[in-house]
Amino acid sequence: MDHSQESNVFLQEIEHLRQEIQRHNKLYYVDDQPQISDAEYDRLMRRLQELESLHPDLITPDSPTQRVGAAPLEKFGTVTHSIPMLSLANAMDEEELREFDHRIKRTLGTEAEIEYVFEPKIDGLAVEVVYENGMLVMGSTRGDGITGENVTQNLKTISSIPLRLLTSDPETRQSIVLPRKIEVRGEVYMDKTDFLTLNQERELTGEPLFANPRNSAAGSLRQLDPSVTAKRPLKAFFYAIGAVEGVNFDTHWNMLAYFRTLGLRTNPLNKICQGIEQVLEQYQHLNETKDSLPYEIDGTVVKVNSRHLQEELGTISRSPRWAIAFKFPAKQETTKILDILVQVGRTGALTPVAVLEPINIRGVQVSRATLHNQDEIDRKDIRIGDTVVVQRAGDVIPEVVNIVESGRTGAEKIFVMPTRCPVCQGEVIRPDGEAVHRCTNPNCPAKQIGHLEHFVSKRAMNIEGVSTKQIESFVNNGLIRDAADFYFLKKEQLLPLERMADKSADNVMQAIAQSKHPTLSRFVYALGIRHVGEHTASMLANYFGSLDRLKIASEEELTAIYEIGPEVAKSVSQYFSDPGTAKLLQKFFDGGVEIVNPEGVAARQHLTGKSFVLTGTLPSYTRDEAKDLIEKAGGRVVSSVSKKTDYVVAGRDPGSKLAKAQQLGVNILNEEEFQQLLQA
Ligand SMILES: NC(=O)c1ccc[n+]([C@@H]2O[C@H](COP(=O)([O-])OP(=O)(O)OC[C@H]3O[C@@H](n4cnc5c(N)ncnc54)[C@H](O)[C@@H]3O)[C@@H](O)[C@H]2O)c1
Ligand SMILES: [Zn+2]
Repeated sequence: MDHSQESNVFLQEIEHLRQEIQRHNKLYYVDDQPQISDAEYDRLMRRLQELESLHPDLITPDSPTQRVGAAPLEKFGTVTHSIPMLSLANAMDEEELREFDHRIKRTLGTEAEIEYVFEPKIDGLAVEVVYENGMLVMGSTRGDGITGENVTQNLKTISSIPLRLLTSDPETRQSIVLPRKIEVRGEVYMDKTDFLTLNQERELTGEPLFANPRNSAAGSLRQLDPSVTAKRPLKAFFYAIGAVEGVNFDTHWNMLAYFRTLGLRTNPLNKICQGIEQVLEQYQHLNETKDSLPYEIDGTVVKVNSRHLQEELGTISRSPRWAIAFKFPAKQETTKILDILVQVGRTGALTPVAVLEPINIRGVQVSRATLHNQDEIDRKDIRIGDTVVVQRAGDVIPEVVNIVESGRTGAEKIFVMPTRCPVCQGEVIRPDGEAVHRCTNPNCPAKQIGHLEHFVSKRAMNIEGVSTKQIESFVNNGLIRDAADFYFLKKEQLLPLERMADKSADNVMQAIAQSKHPTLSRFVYALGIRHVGEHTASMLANYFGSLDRLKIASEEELTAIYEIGPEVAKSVSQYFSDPGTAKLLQKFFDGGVEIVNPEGVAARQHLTGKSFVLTGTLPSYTRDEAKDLIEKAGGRVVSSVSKKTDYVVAGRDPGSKLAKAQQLGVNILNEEEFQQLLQA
């Protein structure tokens, strides 16, 4: 291949990448409906950058690498930014971040540590708000960086964007020097819970769902009718400046402080760091605690603090040289659905599961993702063979977020729920008003196995090390028909089973023996009564104190208990009035199961009615242990802090819950105080 042929091949790939990126830019920035994951997009962009750096002669001014965002929509009216709103270069890993630091030192000709400001990278959309003599006169989106959309009226509906700047400090009453004109820049975003609620509402009205909080913030702000925006719970943080007249700042940090004086919200997690190592520490810390923030962040932004040095470093085509986005590993990836299977759970519910071409998300190999139910599949129009965006967030099971329409070939197959249970061939129905399909066969082995799995699980009877495979083998070999059969198993019966060595048989027998003395709440939870989760089980145990009393409780008596709804009451009373239940319970006792009252402090129930929120790591207890202690003493653990919360137990590296508690004046306990309370 001669030189011109070779560059022809490059040119073709470059052209193709540019077209693809431009198409996705429009979907993302203009339509607020991205089709591919950010990670996939970033790969396209990086490949284009790589090719262009090999062939700088092929770079054109309209290449997406040279530009920001996408052109604004005319229908909003456009605003030309007096100083362009740039994007940020990004570092994918530690090495690239260190390289950023080296580059800065090299450019500045210094070996001294650089002072940085470290900020969370809010996943929203960038806006600029102009104040003249303290009054909000104009607001716009970033657009293509040069011109943005005029969304002044929409921005005015956001309560964290003041209509007028403060003219005196509310506490000291000292007056504030107002700039004649100031263009402040920041991020408009939506809290995670508000995003979920909004999507739920849209689902009811049949509107297309937003893929993530960023798109829902962008879609909500970019409305032609500001009264629609007004109904959306948008917020803003400010972090940058455009043109300004009449004030000066020596550092970025002081500028942020000045923003607050003016009444402009800045992020409370912003930090000053001496040198890049401190930045890395902050990054690790934020990466570990980010899930507890009310809003989504997709990484961090690192900025040189000195405004003088910022100027010296300057900008390149689409980003400043003095700042970089250091992103977190992506939680969404693009892959393909190879097949859709149906799993049958403990309650007989059929769950469709996508079998995926394996992908790595945040260091974990993902090959399955839940599709929830038929409605979800229909709404997202998911078919076998589709290219899809898959998300794995926190401990949540991976799920399919949306399909990539451009990946369609026409060969995709539509999925429909089977009418027969894939496990037992029993009839499948979809009860009125429910989204799930269920197997109606009461003796469905899937239900039984699911039920037994629940029974042995850690927070139920905690029969350690008994796996699903073993349960299946016990059931298939007729050793176990119900949960009480565990207590009649003999080692000799286990030995002939496949993959059951002498040692493993011993382990199983020992684990079963050790589970014979559960607390009442564990036992009730382990029974797997419909609608009785762990928390309800512990409430029932606390209230009745013994199985004998709980057994005979009437539906009315149950309903009268605080927090027990009619559905739960009905389910509990039905369960215990079933003659089969009486037999099963007797069988447990015959097998040697004995319910014990929790010893010591716990039996006193002195924390009944008190609610606790746990945050951070405690030196001496795991989350589960702390929860157990609280519940044994009658208290309950809830997940979020409100005015009604009685105590927040805060360990090392607490999340935003601590700040919230401080704000609301909730009692905060450290480990020692927590222990004192338990023993009080
Ligand atoms: N999935 C898709 O199809 C698709 C398409 C286009 C863009 N994208 C995503 O958008 C990214 C590119 O977008 P971009 O040009 O806006 O760059 P960016 O999001 O990587 O970084 C720049 C932006 O970060 C935001 N930001 C948040 N907190 C900030 C802070 N504290 N200080 C400064 N800025 C802060 C601002 O909006 C700023 O414009 C891509 O990397 C990709 O993740 C995805
Ligand atoms: Zn079945």
